[in-house]
Amino acid sequence: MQKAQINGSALIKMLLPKLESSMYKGQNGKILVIGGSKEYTGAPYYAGVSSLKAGGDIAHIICPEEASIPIKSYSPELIVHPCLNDIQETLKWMDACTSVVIGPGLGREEKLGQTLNEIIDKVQDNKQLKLVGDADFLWFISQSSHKFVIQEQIKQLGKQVILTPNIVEFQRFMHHEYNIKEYQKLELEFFESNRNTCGILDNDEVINKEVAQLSRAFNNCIILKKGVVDIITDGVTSYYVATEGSLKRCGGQGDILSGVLGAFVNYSENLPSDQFEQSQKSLLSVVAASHATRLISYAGYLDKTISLTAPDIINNMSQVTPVLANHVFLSDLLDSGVLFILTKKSNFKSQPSIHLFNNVQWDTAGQERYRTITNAYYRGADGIILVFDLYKRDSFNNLHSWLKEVEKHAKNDVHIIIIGNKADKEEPAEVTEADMQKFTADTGIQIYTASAKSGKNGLIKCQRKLIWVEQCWKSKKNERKQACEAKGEQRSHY
Ligand SMILES: NC(=O)C1=CN([C@@H]2O[C@H](COP(=O)(O)OP(=O)(O)OC[C@H]3O[C@@H](n4cnc5c(N)ncnc54)[C@H](O)[C@@H]3O)[C@@H](O)[C@H]2O)[C@@H](O)CC1
Ligand SMILES: Nc1ncnc2c1ncn2[C@@H]1O[C@H](COP(=O)(O)OP(=O)(O)OP(=O)(O)O)[C@@H](O)[C@H]1O
Repeated sequence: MQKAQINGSALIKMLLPKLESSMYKGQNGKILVIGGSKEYTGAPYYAGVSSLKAGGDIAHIICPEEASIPIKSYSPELIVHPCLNDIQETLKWMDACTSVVIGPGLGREEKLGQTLNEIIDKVQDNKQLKLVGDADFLWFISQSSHKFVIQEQIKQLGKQVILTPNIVEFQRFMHHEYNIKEYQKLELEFFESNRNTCGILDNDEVINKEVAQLSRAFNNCIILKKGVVDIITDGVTSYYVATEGSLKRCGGQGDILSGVLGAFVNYSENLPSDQFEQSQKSLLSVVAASHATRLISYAGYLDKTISLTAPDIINNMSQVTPVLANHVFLSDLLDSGVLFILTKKSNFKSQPSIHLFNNVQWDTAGQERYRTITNAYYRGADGIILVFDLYKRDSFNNLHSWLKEVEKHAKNDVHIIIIGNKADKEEPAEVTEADMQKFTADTGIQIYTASAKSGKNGLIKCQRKLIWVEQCWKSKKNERKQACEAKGEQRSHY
């Protein structure tokens, strides 16, 4: 059955901080990741770097001595403290941070139980601090000899805590026989009926019932149960996120999510109070993190398919996260949905933020490679921007092939803008005004020229670019309408 939906991308837009010149380092979050062990050094690294790429300003890692050198060597961005065995030092760094992610790669050594007790106590002292608990931290809560003490501590913290179990970790909290296969079948059915949406979930919905119960058992702490569908609940209100994610289930995707969460929980107060109840803000920042992570993973998957690894997703984030914000901005102009932008690889190098769709190529016969990839994008698109190079005749000729694809796969009412790039160059272009006029006469579609490099016609600065696109969009629509009316054609959409 279809559920009441929310616009996940609009949520991200409201949540992400608006950057201003007056900002200082740390204002958008100082995230502390506690994790890592001799075996697992990747997990805390993935979480820390993801928190930065999701907008956080500073990421600290607290790990044991033996994990610190590898983690430091992965990235100079992370401030690594090899002090997990020194609780006073650990607590000191907690004071310096705005959120804590605990568990990635932590390991399960019994002696860590005591350390965890002290860390959680410290969170209790600072009501502003959010604790994101993942991986081995969940094991300590559900399986270790310290579990009863830790469970009581979690209850004290209530909504300050966000736990992110995958299905195996979730099942460890159950006191009865739990059939993972059966549960996943139900989740898949739900996913099929609600694919690519986020929305509100009943507390007694079969896939949610026990998740909401677990949250209530922990005094309404927030639970994000990861899976085919992500379920986010505080035991009172529940949401689902059925955004398409990566089909390649490579290790580290949970660590990435916990890092994104570590950043996003700091933004919850950015949600406007006239639209959101205070009690919902934390929960919705978790919904946004889940939606964002799945979108980012999906973009990575489209790029790498079976070869996808966690670093591919992380590396993609700096292209996709700003695009998410732009998506939303543009989708406001389009009323709803996500805007997908199609562009040729080389044309928009200086515009990574608008460069989501970057690996489509046409061979010399005008045949599109990676057809299945593009089809997935077309289906979700409310708007499509086609970019060609004014100095490459072939790229202009290919517009007809693009348009055929758009006609075949995209929605009937999709908006289209065509941009001739590199308008900053002085020398005569290969594609002339006359060529473009003829194209417009044939297709009814106006071509705009601009430059991603120089910013000519406002294409370089994000905000100006978007305003520029908005103007084109509006005029474009009018022109299509006029062209149709001139030919005596009537359409429901233009
Ligand atoms: N490069 C790294 O350093 C990485 C370290 N990691 C760390 O590795 C440690 C152990 O994590 P594990 O996730 O292996 O923990 P577990 O020991 O809880 O293992 C879970 C097992 O369940 C299986 N499983 C997961 N989803 C399933 C499903 N839907 N149906 C059936 N089986 C399923 C997995 O294949 C895995 O073997 C954690 O500390 C974690 O943070 C991971 O995060 C992956 C990357
Ligand atoms: N079947 C699926 N389809 C799409 N996305 C999924 C699927 N399962 C999980 N995800 C997404 O992948 C991310 C990580 O979830 P996953 O279950 O892989 O975590 P994990 O097992 O804890 O990961 P890790 O390998 O880091 O320990 C979440 O954002 C989740 O929404």
